[in-house]
Amino acid sequence: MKYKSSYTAVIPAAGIGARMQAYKPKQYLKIQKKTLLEHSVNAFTNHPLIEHIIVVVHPDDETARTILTKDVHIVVGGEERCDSVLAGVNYAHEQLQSEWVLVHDAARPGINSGLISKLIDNVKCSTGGILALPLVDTVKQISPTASAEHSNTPRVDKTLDREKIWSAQTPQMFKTAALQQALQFAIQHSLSITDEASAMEAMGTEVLLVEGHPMNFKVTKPEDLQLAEYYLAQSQLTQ
Ligand SMILES: Nc1ccn([C@@H]2O[C@H](COP(=O)(O)OP(=O)(O)OP(=O)(O)O)[C@@H](O)[C@H]2O)c(=O)n1
Ligand SMILES: C[C@](O)(CO)[C@H](O)COP(=O)(O)O
Repeated sequence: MKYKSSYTAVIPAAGIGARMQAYKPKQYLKIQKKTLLEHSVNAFTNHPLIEHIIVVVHPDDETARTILTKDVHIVVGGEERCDSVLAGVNYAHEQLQSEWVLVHDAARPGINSGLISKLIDNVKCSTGGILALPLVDTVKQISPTASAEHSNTPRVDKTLDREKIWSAQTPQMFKTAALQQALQFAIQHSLSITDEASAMEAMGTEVLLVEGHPMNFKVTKPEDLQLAEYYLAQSQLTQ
């Protein structure tokens, strides 16, 4: 297949935001007068290397088309995040012939041009990679069995070596065709994959870790909105 373009952003935005407990899916909650989805999309629109943006939406979504510009491609997603990402990746491969995809959660509005460039620069000569953060806390693995006297409270099995553990962020950048194959394989074999890297790891592909930033956290629970507002205000001060 002849590739026409290099870098396409795929933004999964088809979730329902159950943990946010809001009156609408969290990607449509606003900080500084713009939805989380718009903040995420704008970071890619403003990046000179990103040629296409695909936003993956819920089948019942009637909002995306009204708030996004016409040049953003809108695709319908699926039940699980990996189904939604695969729908976007299929479009990037078949309709846009894009060589690379950068998959980024709509729910991470703290992404910016600098972080996107850092990921592309570090990954473009490899099989792919992701933004991620080394952990700062001591990390506990919980025991599979409950405490005899405190059965409702989890207990420690062991302390893990945190030097060996990073927490995954997005964007996650891979060759479009390779990610398509990996996601198809994972879905067909019911593998438990919570990000694109896990699908690539299952194929035995090397995945690079590029240090991200705490401001690029995933808005998940109600209290996260205030933190996202804070980071956004901070980033505007330094622009
Ligand atoms: N079937 C799904 C599920 C999730 N997502 C997207 O994947 C990103 C990360 O997922 P998460 O934070 O878990 O979002 P939700 O699934 O919406 O949240 P929750 O798990 O609390 O319901 C979000 O931008 C979400 O919209 C998606 O496109 N399709
Ligand atoms: C892709 C991701 O944001 C990386 O941290 C995360 O795995 C998504 O997980 P969720 O289960 O959809 O919240």
